[in-house]
Amino acid sequence: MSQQTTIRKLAALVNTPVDKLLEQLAEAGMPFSDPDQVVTSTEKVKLLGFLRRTHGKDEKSTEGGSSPKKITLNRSRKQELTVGGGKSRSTVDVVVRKKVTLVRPSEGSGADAAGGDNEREEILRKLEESRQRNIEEQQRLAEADKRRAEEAERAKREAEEAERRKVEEAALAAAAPAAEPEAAPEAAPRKAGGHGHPKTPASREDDRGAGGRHKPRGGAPAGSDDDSAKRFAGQMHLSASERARRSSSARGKPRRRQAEQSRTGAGPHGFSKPTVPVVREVEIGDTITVADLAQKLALKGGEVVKALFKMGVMATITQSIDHDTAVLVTEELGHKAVRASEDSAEDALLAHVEDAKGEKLSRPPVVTIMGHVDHGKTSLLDYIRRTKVATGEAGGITQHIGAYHVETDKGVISFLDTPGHAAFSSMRARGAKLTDIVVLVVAADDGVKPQTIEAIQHARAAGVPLVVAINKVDKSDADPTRVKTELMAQEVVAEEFGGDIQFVELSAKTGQNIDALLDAISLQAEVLELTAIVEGRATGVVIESSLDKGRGPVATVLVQQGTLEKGDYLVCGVQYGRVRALFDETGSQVDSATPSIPVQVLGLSGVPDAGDDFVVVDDERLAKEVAQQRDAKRRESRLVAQAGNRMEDILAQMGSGEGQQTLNLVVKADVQGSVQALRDALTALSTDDIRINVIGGGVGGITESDATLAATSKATVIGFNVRADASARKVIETHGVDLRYFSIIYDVIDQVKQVASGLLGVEIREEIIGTAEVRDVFRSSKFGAVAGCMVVEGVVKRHKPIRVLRDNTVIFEGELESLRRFKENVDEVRNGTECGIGVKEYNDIKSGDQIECFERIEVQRTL
Ligand SMILES: Nc1nc2c(ncn2[C@@H]2O[C@H](COP(=O)(O)OP(=O)(O)OP(=O)(O)O)[C@@H](O)[C@H]2O)c(=O)[nH]1
Repeated sequence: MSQQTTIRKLAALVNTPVDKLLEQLAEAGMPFSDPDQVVTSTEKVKLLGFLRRTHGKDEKSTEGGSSPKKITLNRSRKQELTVGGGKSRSTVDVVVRKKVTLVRPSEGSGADAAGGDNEREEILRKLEESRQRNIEEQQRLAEADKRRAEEAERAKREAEEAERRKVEEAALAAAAPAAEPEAAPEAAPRKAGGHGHPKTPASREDDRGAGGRHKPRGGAPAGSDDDSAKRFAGQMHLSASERARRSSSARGKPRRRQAEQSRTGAGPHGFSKPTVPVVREVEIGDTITVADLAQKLALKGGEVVKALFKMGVMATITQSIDHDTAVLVTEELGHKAVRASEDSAEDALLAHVEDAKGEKLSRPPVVTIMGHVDHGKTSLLDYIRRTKVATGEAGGITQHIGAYHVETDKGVISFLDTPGHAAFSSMRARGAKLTDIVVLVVAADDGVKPQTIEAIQHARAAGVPLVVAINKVDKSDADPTRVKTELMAQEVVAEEFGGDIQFVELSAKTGQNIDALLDAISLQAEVLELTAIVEGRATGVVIESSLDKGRGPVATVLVQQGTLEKGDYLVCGVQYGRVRALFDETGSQVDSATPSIPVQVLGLSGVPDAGDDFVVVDDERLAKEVAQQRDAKRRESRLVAQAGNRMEDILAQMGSGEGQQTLNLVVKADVQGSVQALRDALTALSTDDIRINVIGGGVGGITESDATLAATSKATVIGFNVRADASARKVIETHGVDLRYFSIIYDVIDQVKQVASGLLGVEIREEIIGTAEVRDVFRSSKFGAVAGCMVVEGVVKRHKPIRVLRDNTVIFEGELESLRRFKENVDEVRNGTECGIGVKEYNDIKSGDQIECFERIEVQRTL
């Protein structure tokens, strides 16, 4: 790679044997011993001067330093060129001869040049010759490269063509085994046309031999447009005449082609070394794992890791890197990066969904019940379900599937069956998106409470109208008017007070006025004029999901548009599948579900998340593609996020001494909705001091794998309505894993707060327990300065630390040496009492100073 001229190179350039050049250099006063030593330009000029002188042509001032004449020597540079990709990647040394710039002697240089400096002329001539030789050599090499590339290309085309022809012939043979070859010139190509006709072992054998052994049949269809179009499929750049030419040459001169192939060695299976580096164009999305990028670049993962490392990015093969880093490293590796046409499958899906056009018909309202704890949400939902859901089959019991629908005289109403609670705010916020109407339950005996207000805010934010249910009116201390007044303060104004909100006074216990509530909901729905397209492919949202031991993944979905039918293919979040069966809330099988009707779906590839959209698509392929693409994306973002967390941890620890502590949790629950709600609520408890990190979890019982995860990461396991199995219990016992069972969300939050408080440890706080004012100062031979003080606040105690303040500024911190009252040593002196205070190792105390006595106490930190 050296760009410097060695003696050997110089000798080659000036066409002089190395020995002779060494000799000449020695004579010129530059003794070199090694032909690989570097000759500097000054030395070259010196040599030139010497040569001239020895030939009687003295050169003035060459060695004087003003050097009016310059000679630029030709330089050759060796470069490493990386060719090929993947395993065939290799490095080739290429000698690049740099363009020679000969600086001719200027006109003004006069006599010397004009004097016919033969020697110099000779050197220049030789240099020129050498340059010419180099140029020619380079041209020759370039031409050879070009020829090789063309031959490789031609061989490739011919091999493809031969293969195609083989398939055609195989098809021909299959179609007309008894016929003469000439008898089916039309039929054969059509049969073979592009459908991946299965190859017989014989045809495969033929394919292998296509490079040299294959001879086209004389009777093969010639000249037909159809045929030529197929054979040159994918070669759109060829003109009709080119196709004809190639077509005839392909058939007419098989022998020459054979000969040519064997000569170049570039048959379909011959190796032709790429002559230029392959620049790959890779599509990169928001994130990509190092492994995926390496695969796209046809490189080994390690090479990409190395390149990243050189750029200062530490990443392992499995780690994800962001778009910008990926682009940089791709370019660094000599390839081209393009923005991935994100969500190509997703786009196809969108186009698919947008297709749905049809008549909009009126649809039932979807209702969510919200309200403060214990105000009767569950009781109300239960009462309506119990009394209004048509049980279908005799003896059928209603199931909790996350939603149900009731049929009233005024129409159908669907209820989302998610109990409302602060911890469910994430679900509720999502619920509100699905929801057309919110029924706000307020207990008549309790009135408006914080979560009542929160529910109002949620409904407002989602632009969903309210119907207020004043519950528990059966109770003696019920006061509906108070509720109405309190709600007015929240701008929820009843019709009777001039507002537009319907209020129903009811009892979820006795069922009083429940019908009136259903009427009010129907009326509100009428006002909203809710419509949806009923015909066509269904779309909607997942309300609830779980993994059923016998039935596999089960998702309750709410259809929003179209009709969901048994046998439909659907994408559901990152899952996909074909609807194997549909069940309603009574557990009966149904064939379809129309807008606003909740239904349980069986047949998905996995458990989707509550809140995921679902879309029915035409075919399984698209469903699978979209689901997989989404899954990959989700995984990648998760990996990036995880990497970020690790960094944050490190940074936090570096920055703030002890650093932010982490409480790891594994959260398992019976339904996906609870997992999500818990995850959100618990993570939200994080503060600057502690990070609540839900490291794992999901739907179902606590397994051995959950327990092991918890053990290795010192996590607390939260089991919400689920229990640990025997093997998990064993791991939990062995490793002393902290396992806690819950059935009320609120308790989980409370306990996690406690656990976190424990983890936060204690904080040392200072508490001032008393202050004394210095009135006078006495000198004692035993104690030094003793301050005559009056305790003005609290109590001053011996053995406690003190501070001396002057003008409210601390001037000394130390200990009490003596505390006396009337020459008596005392342990403490209270407010309003005089005393003498001796401060250890401090004698500068003055009248007017303050002595502050304090103690250090340990306080349990809380969130
Ligand atoms: N007397 C009377 N009691 C009721 C009525 N509705 C509910 N309750 C009682 O109130 C208590 C709480 O009712 P829930 O339905 O569990 O209340 P919730 O709002 O769902 O409570 P969380 O699920 O904890 O948020 C229960 O003991 C019910 O029996 C009612 O109309 N009258």
